[in-house]
Amino acid sequence: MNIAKVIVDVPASSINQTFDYKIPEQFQDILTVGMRVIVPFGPRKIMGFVVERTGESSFDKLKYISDVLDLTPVLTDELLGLGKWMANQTLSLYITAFQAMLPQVLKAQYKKELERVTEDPLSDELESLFAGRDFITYEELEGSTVSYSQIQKAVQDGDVVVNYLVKSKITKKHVTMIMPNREPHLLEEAIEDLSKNARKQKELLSFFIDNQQEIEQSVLIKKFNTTSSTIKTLLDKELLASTRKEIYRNPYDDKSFEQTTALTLTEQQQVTIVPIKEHIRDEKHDVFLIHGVTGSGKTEIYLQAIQDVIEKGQEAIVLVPEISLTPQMVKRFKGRFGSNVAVLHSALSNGEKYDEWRRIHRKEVQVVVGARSAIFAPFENLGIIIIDEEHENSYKQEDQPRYHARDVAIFRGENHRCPVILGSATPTLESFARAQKGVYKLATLSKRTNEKEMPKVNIVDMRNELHEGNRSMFSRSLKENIEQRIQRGEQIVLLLNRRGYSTFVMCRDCGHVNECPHCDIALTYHKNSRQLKCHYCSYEEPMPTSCPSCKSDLIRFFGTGTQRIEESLTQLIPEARIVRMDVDTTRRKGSHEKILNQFADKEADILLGTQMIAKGLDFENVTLVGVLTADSMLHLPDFRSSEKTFQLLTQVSGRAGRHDLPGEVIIQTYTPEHYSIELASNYNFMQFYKNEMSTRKTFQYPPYVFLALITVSHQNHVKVVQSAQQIAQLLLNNISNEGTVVLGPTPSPIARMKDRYRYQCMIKYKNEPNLRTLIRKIIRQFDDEVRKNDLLITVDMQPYQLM
Ligand SMILES: Nc1ncnc2c1ncn2[C@@H]1O[C@H](COP(=O)(O)OP(=O)(O)OP(=O)(O)O)[C@@H](O)[C@H]1O
Ligand SMILES: [Zn+2]
Ligand SMILES: [Zn+2]
Repeated sequence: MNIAKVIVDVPASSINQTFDYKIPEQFQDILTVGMRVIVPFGPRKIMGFVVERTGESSFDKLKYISDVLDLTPVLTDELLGLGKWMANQTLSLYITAFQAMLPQVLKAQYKKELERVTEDPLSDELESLFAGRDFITYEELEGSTVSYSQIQKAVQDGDVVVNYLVKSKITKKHVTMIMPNREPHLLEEAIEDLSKNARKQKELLSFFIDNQQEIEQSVLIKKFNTTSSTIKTLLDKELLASTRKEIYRNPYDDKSFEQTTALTLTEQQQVTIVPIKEHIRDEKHDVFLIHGVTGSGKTEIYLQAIQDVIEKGQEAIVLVPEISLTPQMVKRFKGRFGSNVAVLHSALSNGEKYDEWRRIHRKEVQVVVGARSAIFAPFENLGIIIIDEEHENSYKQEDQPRYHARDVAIFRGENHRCPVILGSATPTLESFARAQKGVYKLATLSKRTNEKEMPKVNIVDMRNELHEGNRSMFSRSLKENIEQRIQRGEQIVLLLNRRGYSTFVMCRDCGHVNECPHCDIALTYHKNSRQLKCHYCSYEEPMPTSCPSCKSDLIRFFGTGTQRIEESLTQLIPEARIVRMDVDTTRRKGSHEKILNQFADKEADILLGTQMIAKGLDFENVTLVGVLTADSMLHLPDFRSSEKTFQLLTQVSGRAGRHDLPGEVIIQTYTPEHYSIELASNYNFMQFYKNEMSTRKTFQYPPYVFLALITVSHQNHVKVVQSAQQIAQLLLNNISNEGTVVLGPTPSPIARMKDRYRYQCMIKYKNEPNLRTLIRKIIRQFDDEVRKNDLLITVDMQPYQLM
């Protein structure tokens, strides 16, 4: 078994296979599958993952592995399998899939060092290697007689650790701990022997007579207002001892979370949790969809299910959308499970992320709460996987590997034979349809835990406002209500739904939106050519100068930012204290929390923001939620635009009246009759589901069909068009099923990005078992173009962003 099969770090489809290397003598005992190695590849040395050890190779003249980067595997067998599956599913490279599962620090270039972390004697060889030092470079090990397996054993025993030095910044933090080195009565004797002047020394020794535990040196110095040289004196006398201890950069102060205990579940919660607990107990996989209105206590169900998992000695992954990973959410998990929880999200520094990852890797925690990539947590004994707000788009990665965390969760749930829980007040059509068919198990929570009604929703027709001379972004009713709440000392959440704001064209008089006659999709305004285009079928028409429906000349695309809204709001209601939350105000680390704290402390009356504020927030004093423009998302060139609008309106409405004070919602819109707005205002998910499903059926969109999106881009327009046409033709010639449709090529909605022209082909299919193989084959034909001529082809087997 002296040959390793390695996936090397060369991101090219022609290299997407294992390469065989011989394992040098000194690595034979330590090298296992899932470790990273350095191997010669052509003239260079590059990184790779060992995916198999074997005794034979069909090649002769194998090269040797140059170095082994890990002493314990960074990818478990399960994750290696997952990586291969994911690469196949998403048509990405194995190396890309593997790297997506690891923290950034392990992908970067780094140097290594070995650190001695015990005072106990090591083996003679190790002692002479360290030669009295705490740190040695990895190169010294390589040049010594000490074998790798000796070091590996020392690492496993906890005597030595490997440190990765990223860009010369140490990735771990250490502190010196001081502890007594003698029995208390011997310390007493020592105090007697000290001279009168050694006051500090005496104080320190008496402290340790009462406290036998170790204490951080810096804390000790502060506590006794002493110096490290005083401590050193006692260390030299061997009355005290010291060790260096690694501490994790924990972004959260675990002790600051108030501990909570399980609440008595409501009847609906009880009915929901029973089968989940049974699955945990019986180690049985199934997917549960919890459809629960906002405030119905889904999170409490997660917490109590996790409790069972922890008691069984197993582990839990909880995914929450990035933007709702607010301190409020973290508090609920840390409050219940304390430091047994690791938190992973993008606002952490690379070092912090690495530390949290290592706490998982070393099984020092049983729960991870995190954004999308936390689904790859290297747990080996999973008891449950939970995806909160399962409808959120952020669970889909929009970069290779273009995976959806829901699919990964189900894959891992099957592997570990554990339940997967999807929760949402507004499930995706895909998930709800599966639940209707019995593929997922559906549970419904129709009531809030406090039995309070959902807040009443009033729809304001902005066309009327315009007709009556109000041209501002604020209806009279919204303005009056805001003023009234401010007077009462209550608070307001205002949502400016900004996404895709100026891409479609609308008549401000009648609300008319130009749509494609063949696709039931709003046309996209292309500024350069002043044309309206359908990006599904290439239909186009010139930008009209007057409304085709009512002849008004107030037809236009208009854009408004939160900053401008804030200004006009200040003019309109000068007494209002406003905090604004959008990408501009939350760029700095911690600013997100700061704004929310300000609002929670009632330093502001109004929280004005984009989509970011729609989810997860729970402020007891909020009694009014206003949506400035419910339509802005409705006409995006995306067949999911109605669904997204419904989801957003329902979520944001759920922020009002969550506690004692009753809540109210005002939705401003130019198209009050649109079913997604009307049904969201009645909280009528079922009717929305039915309407939307029938639209999807008529126009053949998911969940009735699957989609695949191929995008081609290049600086040269002609080249893009030609390549895209070739691809479309190859697809058409080779698809096996008559029902499969190839649309395009058409220009992408964003037709030119970073000086590159973009074209796309969309494939709609029900049953096309060889589609992935076919696409891979087609793309391989363009390998040369891609490598030499900078052609870019991306494939998304489950597109959510159609831009
Ligand atoms: N069994 C219970 N008894 C009393 N209060 C409960 C119970 N379960 C949950 N709660 C409380 O009800 C409130 C809403 O619960 P929770 O936040 O879990 O709902 P949710 O469905 O996750 O809401 P959202 O989707 O809006 O985030 C919380 O303040 C929670 O502490
Ligand atoms: Zn009109
Ligand atoms: Zn069209």
